[in-house]
Amino acid sequence: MTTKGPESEHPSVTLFRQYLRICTMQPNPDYGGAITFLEERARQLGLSCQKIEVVPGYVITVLTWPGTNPSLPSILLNSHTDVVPVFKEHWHHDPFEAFKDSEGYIYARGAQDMKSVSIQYLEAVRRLKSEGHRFPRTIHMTFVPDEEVGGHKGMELFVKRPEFQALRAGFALDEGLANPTDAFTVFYSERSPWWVRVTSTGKPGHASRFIEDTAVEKLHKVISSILAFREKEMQRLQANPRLKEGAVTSVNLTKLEGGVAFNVVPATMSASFDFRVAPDVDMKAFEKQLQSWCQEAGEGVTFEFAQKFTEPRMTPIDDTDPWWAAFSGACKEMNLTLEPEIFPAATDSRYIRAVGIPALGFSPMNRTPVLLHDHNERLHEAVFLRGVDIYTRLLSALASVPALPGES
Ligand SMILES: CSCC[C@H](NC(C)=O)C(=O)O
Ligand SMILES: [Zn+2]
Ligand SMILES: [Zn+2]
Repeated sequence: MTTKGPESEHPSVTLFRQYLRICTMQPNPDYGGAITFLEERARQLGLSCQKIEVVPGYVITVLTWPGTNPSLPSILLNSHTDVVPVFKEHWHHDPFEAFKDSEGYIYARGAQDMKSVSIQYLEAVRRLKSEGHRFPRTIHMTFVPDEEVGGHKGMELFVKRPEFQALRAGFALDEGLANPTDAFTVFYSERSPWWVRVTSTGKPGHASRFIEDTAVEKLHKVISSILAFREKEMQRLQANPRLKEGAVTSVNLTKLEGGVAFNVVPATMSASFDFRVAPDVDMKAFEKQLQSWCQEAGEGVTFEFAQKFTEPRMTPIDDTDPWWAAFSGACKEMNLTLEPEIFPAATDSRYIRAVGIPALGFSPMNRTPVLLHDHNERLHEAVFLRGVDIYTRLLSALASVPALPGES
C-alpha cells in the first residue's frame, strides 16, 4: 500500500523528504536553506510569512493562517529546524538523502526529531484550507533555530520579544516522542536541565607519593555523593510502576577533565554532570544539596552551571481544562490512546510554558521505536501520513475552542 514508486508517492511524503534533505545539522545548520523552503511553503499555501531575527543569523520564521475572530488568542504550532549531528559510518543510508526503503521507512536525521512534525503541521493546514475550512482562532506555525543546543538563540529569546506577544498565543503544541506501542505519548511538562561542572582543587606533587588533600580525592567524594543520589532516584522509579522516567530526577556523569601526565598529581580536576530535575522538586533546596555535597568533600571544591532552568510548569490535563478537553476529545474521536507523561529531556516547550502559555508535547508516531538522536533515525511513511490526518482533526478542534472566560 505504501511501497509505491516515486511517481505515485504521496505529495506530503515527497515534501517531507525534500525538507529532510536540507542539512540543518548542528553545529553548522543550513538555516538559510530551511527558511527559503518555508517561504516557498507560505507562498504556495497563501499564508503570510514573518521573519524575526533574534540574534544575527538566528531567524524565527512564522507562517500565519488568520482566524475568523482574530481577537481570540491563537494556536501556536512550534517546531525546530535544526537537527543533531550523526555518526555517518553507523548509518545504513546517507542521513541527508531521505532514502525510502522498499517497506516505506524513510531514513534521515530529523525524520522523528522533528521535521516530520513541521511538515505535518503544514500539510494539515494545506488540507483544511483546500477543503474550505475557516476557524475562529488564528493558527501560527513557528519554525525556530537552535533548539538542539538549548534554544538560547531561539525560543528562549523569542518569547521575550514583542513579535511573540503580538502572536497572542493561547495554547501551543510542540514536539514529543515516538511510542513503540499502539498508544501515543503526550507531554504536559518536562524535567529541567541542570548541567553542572564541579571543579576540585588540591595539592599537586610527584605521583609516587601519598599526597594528602588532592583534587581527585575530593572530586571522588562529590562523585560518590551524586552517584548515590542517582541510585536512590533510580530505585524510586523502579519500585513504583506508576512512576514514569520524567517524574524522578536523573543524573549522569558525562565528562571528567584534568591531569597532565601519569606521574604528576593534578592540582585541578573537574567532573561534569547532566541532571534532569523533576518538575515537583524544590529547586532552591536542590541547589543547597549540591552545595553541601561539594562542601562535605573538603576545601576548594566549587560548582558552576552550564545550563540551568528553574521555571518548570505543568500544563493542565484534566477534563475541565478547555484546551485539554479539545485535544483529548479529538484524540478520543479518532480512537487514539493517549499516555500523558513528563518529558524526560528538554524541549522549547519549557520557554513557552514559562511565559504562561499551556503547551503539550506531541509527535504523532505510534508503533515506532524512539530513534531521536540515534543512528538510522527513521519513520514509516504510513505513520507520517497518519500524523497529517491526526493534526487535521486536532487543529480543527483547537482552533474552534470557543472564547474562554477572560478572552475576548
Ligand atoms: C538542554 S538543551 C538540549 C536539548 C536537548 N533536547 C532533546 C529533546 O534532546 C536535551 O534535552 O538534551
Ligand atoms: Zn527535537
Ligand atoms: Zn533533539
